[in-house]
Amino acid sequence: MPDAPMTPDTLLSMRDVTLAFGPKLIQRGISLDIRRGSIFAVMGGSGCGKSTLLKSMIGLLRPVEGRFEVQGEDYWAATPARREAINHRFGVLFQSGALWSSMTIGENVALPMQMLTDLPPATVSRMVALKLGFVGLSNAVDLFPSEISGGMRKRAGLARALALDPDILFFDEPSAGLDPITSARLDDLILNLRDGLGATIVIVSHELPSLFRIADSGIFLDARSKTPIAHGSPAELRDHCADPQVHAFMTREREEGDSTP
Ligand SMILES: Nc1ncnc2c1ncn2[C@@H]1O[C@H](COP(=O)(O)OP(=O)(O)OP(=O)(O)O)[C@@H](O)[C@H]1O
Repeated sequence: MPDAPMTPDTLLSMRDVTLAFGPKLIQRGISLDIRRGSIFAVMGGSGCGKSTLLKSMIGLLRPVEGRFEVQGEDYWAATPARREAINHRFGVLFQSGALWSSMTIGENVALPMQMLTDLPPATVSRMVALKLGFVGLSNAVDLFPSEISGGMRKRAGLARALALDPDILFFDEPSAGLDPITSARLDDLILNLRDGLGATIVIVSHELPSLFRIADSGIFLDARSKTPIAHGSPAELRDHCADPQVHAFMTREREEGDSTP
């Protein structure tokens, strides 16, 4: 897969990417293709570099080697202004939801539109209502983050990530700290984004039930060798990957009582 030519359906791709912080190598030999309108999972044990890979996909970390392309365009060969334009296609939901505590939920969602567009205030208000409606938080527009639950904060973070109508969304551990029902609800929203809006989604997650349910493809990073050791959907990795480490990771939750088929 890694050396196959990019197809017109490929939205994000990496070829032989090496990621490092100064002298500290995190991962090398990363090659991947993310299809438009799919959900791509970044998997692997703690500290293997999942968040670092995500960081490099949103342009916050430049690979020390290799090529990163967005819709066939070499991201790091582009001018800073062009990269900025590409970044506007990205929506990011951080672990905590990362909301401003001194602003209401509505103000939080409005912020990217106020900062990055010239939309008139009435349009911003309408867009805020639309985004909050999409995540089921229409009634929370005037509440502060401290007044709503963790699951609602995640959804508010998602509404803010959707503010600029991104076509590529990045989620770092979206269900961390959520109970299974709230987490399943977030999965429904993520599936709606793919199926209803045609969004392309990259997700870092440890939550196997969620990964099996939503992800179409993915990559498994190994901390020891500092390389990807498997490519495929979570279910493919669970059922067909010969690597014992991958197999153990992907069947872990099942043995603990998960009923995912
Ligand atoms: N800014 C940084 N400078 C130096 N090292 C870093 C930096 N950020 C992360 N690291 C290191 O990079 C390695 C990978 O971290 P990363 O957070 O990407 O892993 P992860 O797979 O997302 O982990 P987890 O599942 O525990 O969240 C770790 O050893 C981490 O300490």
